[in-house]
Amino acid sequence: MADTPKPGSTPESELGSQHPESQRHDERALSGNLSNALVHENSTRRIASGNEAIDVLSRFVSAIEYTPLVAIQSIDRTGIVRFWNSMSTTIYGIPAREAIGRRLSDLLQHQDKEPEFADTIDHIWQTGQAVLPRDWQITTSAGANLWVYSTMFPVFREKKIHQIFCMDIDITLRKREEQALLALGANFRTLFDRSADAILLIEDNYFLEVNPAALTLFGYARKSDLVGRNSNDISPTTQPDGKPSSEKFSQMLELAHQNGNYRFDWLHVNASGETFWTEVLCTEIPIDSKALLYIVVRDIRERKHAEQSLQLAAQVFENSQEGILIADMNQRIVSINRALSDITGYTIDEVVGKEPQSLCVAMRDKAQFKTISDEVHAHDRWQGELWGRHCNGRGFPLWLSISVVRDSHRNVVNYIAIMTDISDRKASEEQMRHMAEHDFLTGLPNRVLLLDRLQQAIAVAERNAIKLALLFLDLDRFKHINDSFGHHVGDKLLQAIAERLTKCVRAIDTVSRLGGDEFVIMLVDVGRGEPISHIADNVLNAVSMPYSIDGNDFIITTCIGISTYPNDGTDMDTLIKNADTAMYHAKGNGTNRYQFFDDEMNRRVVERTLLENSLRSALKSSEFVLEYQPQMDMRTGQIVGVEALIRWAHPALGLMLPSRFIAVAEECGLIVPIGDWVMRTACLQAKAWQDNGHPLVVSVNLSVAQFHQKSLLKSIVDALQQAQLAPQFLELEITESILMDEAKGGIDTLRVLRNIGIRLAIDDFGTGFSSLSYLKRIPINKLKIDQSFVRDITVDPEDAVIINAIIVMAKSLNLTVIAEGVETQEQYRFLQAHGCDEYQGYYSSKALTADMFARQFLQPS
Ligand SMILES: Nc1nc2c(ncn2[C@@H]2O[C@@H]3COP(=O)(O)O[C@H]4[C@@H](O)[C@H](n5cnc6c(=O)[nH]c(N)nc65)O[C@@H]4COP(=O)(O)O[C@H]3[C@H]2O)c(=O)[nH]1
Repeated sequence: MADTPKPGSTPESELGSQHPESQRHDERALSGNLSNALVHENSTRRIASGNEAIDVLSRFVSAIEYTPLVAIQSIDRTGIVRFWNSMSTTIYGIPAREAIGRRLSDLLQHQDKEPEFADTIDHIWQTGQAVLPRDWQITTSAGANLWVYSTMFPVFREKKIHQIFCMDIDITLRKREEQALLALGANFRTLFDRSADAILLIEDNYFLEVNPAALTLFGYARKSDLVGRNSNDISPTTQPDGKPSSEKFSQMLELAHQNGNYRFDWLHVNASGETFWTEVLCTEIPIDSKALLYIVVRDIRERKHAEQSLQLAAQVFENSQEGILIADMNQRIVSINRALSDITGYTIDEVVGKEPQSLCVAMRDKAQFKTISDEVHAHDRWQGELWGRHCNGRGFPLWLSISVVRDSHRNVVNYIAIMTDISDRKASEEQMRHMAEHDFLTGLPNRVLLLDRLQQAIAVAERNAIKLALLFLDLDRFKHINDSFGHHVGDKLLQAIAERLTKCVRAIDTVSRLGGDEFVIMLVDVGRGEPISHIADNVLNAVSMPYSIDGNDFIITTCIGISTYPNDGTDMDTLIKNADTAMYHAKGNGTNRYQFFDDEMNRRVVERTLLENSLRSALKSSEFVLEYQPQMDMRTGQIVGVEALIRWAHPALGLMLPSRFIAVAEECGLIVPIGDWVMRTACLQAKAWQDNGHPLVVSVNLSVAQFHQKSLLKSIVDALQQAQLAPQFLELEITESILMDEAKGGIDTLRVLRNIGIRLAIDDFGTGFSSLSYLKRIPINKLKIDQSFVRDITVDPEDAVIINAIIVMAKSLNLTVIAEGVETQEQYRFLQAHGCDEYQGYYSSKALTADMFARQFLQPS
């Protein structure tokens, strides 16, 4: 007797299209996945995330909601209905919105078995075990009277029973047919032979008779294959609960014996050894004073599979970490799971029957809701980020995936939404973003964020015709603080400066650190507030206030270069470059100052770039030449040496003096190959003059950058060897700054040079910081008094005193003293009178080409 779906229920064929054979295989595979997922919570989270989860749930929800024949309900511990599928509505005649939230006992009465039903439910709550399925006669609150075959099982949440699910199959029709047949006294034999259900007659545990349907079900050809055998022959050794089949089957027969009949699920095995689920109805019939039993066996593989899927789906639904909402075709909430309650703060009672948008603040925005709704209906799914609101008013970011479940006619039957609170993910994304855009040391915006804000600020300024300003700061002598006090003090100083800078500007402005000791301040809309110069003054004052860090007190200053939009540039790169250029000029003029960018600077920058480019090719093109200036003995008036001075015969700009290009060559590193060339050329020239009978010492200037080259010694020795000039005919002019760089091993290098026999002179003496103690430790031969002292020697008494002091000091250290820039007879006489040994200057001669020098000073005597 087949159960016939009630009118209005989903027809078998319709469902068939949702569960074709291939899809059943899929679902079996999925059941496996889900079983694993239930064991491992993390897997559940993974499966329940994104599209895969929504697909799984769509199918399961569809299965739960629209499964044919099976009415599914769930109740909580207080007996209140929490879930009510459409088949429940169909067979009990009570819509979900009326059932959910009410007590199950108010909806369905189990006639005179009410206490027994209550005990059964109670047993599940107590033991956590499912109970054996059985028949119940039910009267509904809607007045219907029916028989159902019921399975009940618990669903757990956090290891505690959370709800009990009941799955009922309507067997009213079959009951009525049975009763009708009995009432009619139908021929039992006919019934036996024609039944679509397998029927086996049992006497003393052995099969006495079997019908054709039983042979088909168990896969035997002849009656004799089964008659005389017992249930052990068509059962596996054990049932799925682990109990031996023989023992358990005897218990079932005993129950049938006690009750008159008994219905139970049983795992059978057919002739091919394949196991399959059956539903067995065992009835005692007294025939010829013998107590025979007949069992009706029905194949319930499909139903069992559906039950297992449903059970898993229910557990996935309940235990998912993601919030799940199911709405009906009218977009009314049918159910929400625990996670969704946790996320939104709403209980299921508060939302069932309402529209889903009541849960999500963003969906209340009509325009946004329409966009999402259109998308859902066009593509059957939508996912994106929205702003949710907890029932307590707290807003939070959420990720929402919506999917449509359709029947075989493409009609919408359900909407499923999976909601994830992404506050944590957002917070960590925000933290990552913050780290990527901020300087780790000071917490200020870094270059990335500065450029981003600058780009936006330029766009706004352009639209509104307003001005911007960029202040490029570079601290004065910060390296000195780092070197002297250590990096930890340097770091704290940068933090303190960052704090002060932030206080100098408005909240809408940006203070950023580009790295090292460079900061950039972006002032927006500068036309309206304080003049930029006032802000720059404030910054200078703030930075230059004393600091006290780790017991060290010091003062530091900064130089600022300022560029403005649109005057000094209309794009980011130009504005930053020009502010940098202006800062560079400010530095060139001293410390603790600011400098606005102007076009003249730009011109100089362009000129410098051109210069640098042509410098690179000048060596190859042999554009450098050396000129020579004599150094004279003051007592004898004889020439004792010569200084080699470089000139650049630029093809376009003419002859250029070193002041135009040496600094550029030093900055771009070209001074090293240029210095090599000077050394080699000067040595060759000195040797040539020596070979002509004029053994002069040639002086060559050595830059700081050259001095710190690892290959310095080698290139000097190579130059001497190449020219075959003895070392004592080469003098190197070094500046006082080299002496100060003791940490870099400068003095060691000087000692090596001196040991080779090369002479050493300190150039521009008096302008640096050399102290007596240094001079005593360094193996130099000569002090060269800077021409700035010589210039005013006869008019400025202070210069006269300094020169005198230098000469006295040099004498006490046994050093030769030479004065440079001697132009007049007065200067010459003063120096001579005060004991200066040698001089160099226009008074004797300007620097001359080698030929002219030889003609004027090296005539054969
Ligand atoms: N007003 C005035 N000036 C006088 C007088 N006598 C000499 N001078 C100038 O004073 C400078 C002396 O050179 P310096 O102090 O070594 O100063 C040099 C030196 O520091 C640097 N320099 C020159 N040649 C080289 C070189 O081959 N290598 C390096 N690294 N630097 C060089 O360029 C600086 C400038 O060189 P120059 O322009 O040739 O200028 C030379 C010279 O022409 C005088 O009586 N009055």
